[in-house]
Amino acid sequence: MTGRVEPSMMRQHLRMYLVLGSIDCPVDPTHVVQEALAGGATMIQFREKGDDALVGEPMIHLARRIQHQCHQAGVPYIVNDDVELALKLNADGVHIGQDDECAADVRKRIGNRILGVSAHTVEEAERAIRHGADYIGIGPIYPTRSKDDARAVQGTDILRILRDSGIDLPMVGIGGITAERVEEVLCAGADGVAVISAVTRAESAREAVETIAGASERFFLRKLANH
Ligand SMILES: Cc1ncc(COP(=O)(O)OP(=O)(O)O)c(N)n1
Ligand SMILES: Cc1nc(C(=O)O)sc1CCOP(=O)(O)O
Ligand SMILES: [Mg+2]
Repeated sequence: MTGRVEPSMMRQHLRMYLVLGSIDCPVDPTHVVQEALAGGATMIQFREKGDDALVGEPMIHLARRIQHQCHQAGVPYIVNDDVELALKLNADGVHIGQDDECAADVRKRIGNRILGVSAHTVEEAERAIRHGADYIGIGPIYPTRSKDDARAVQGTDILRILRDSGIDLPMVGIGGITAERVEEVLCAGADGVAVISAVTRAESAREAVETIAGASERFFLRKLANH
């Protein structure tokens, strides 16, 4: 990557952002990824977390396989939390939260790679911007069963509050998002949706992604037509 990702390109990457690790998937995660990419996933985050999560070589092996799939599809590959791993693999970016390494330090370490930061308030979002975030992840928008230590449900109001306060950084909603909820999340100001279970636990990950991406596409086409 020669320079920082442009905000307009970042917004495209956030449209249908799949987050996953082995514990989220009832079948081989690489199968879920293959299907999701075929269905039109626009970015993928490797989030290997939880009691039964892979560690050591098996974790690195899975991380590399998913990275290879993303590379073949031309879709950015983001590593959650583990900056060392992201640098070792030469991933396209890192996502960190408020309890992880300081965003400003991560920005220095990763150069122009994509930096995503979780934010729950206007103050956290403003700090993430100062520290060099390329996008912010906002949640949980709805109740989620995929993150044990999730904060209180925020609803879509938080997205509106952030936009009304002047925050223009690319922004993705996360937490309990399903195809039926995509329009509400985008309408409130998000550029896209980040999902785990709606895709990883679907009977067909490909169809789930197609449905979510289709809802998003329709929303943005309507928005364009109304301008
Ligand atoms: C896109 C996106 N948004 C938010 C998060 C959550 O990050 P964090 O608060 O650090 O929690 P963990 O995912 O590390 O448990 C995310 N991963 N991705
Ligand atoms: C990884 C993650 N972060 C969240 C946050 O609120 O920051 S909620 C969440 C889990 C999202 O999974 P699902 O789509 O299955 O609800
Ligand atoms: Mg984290």
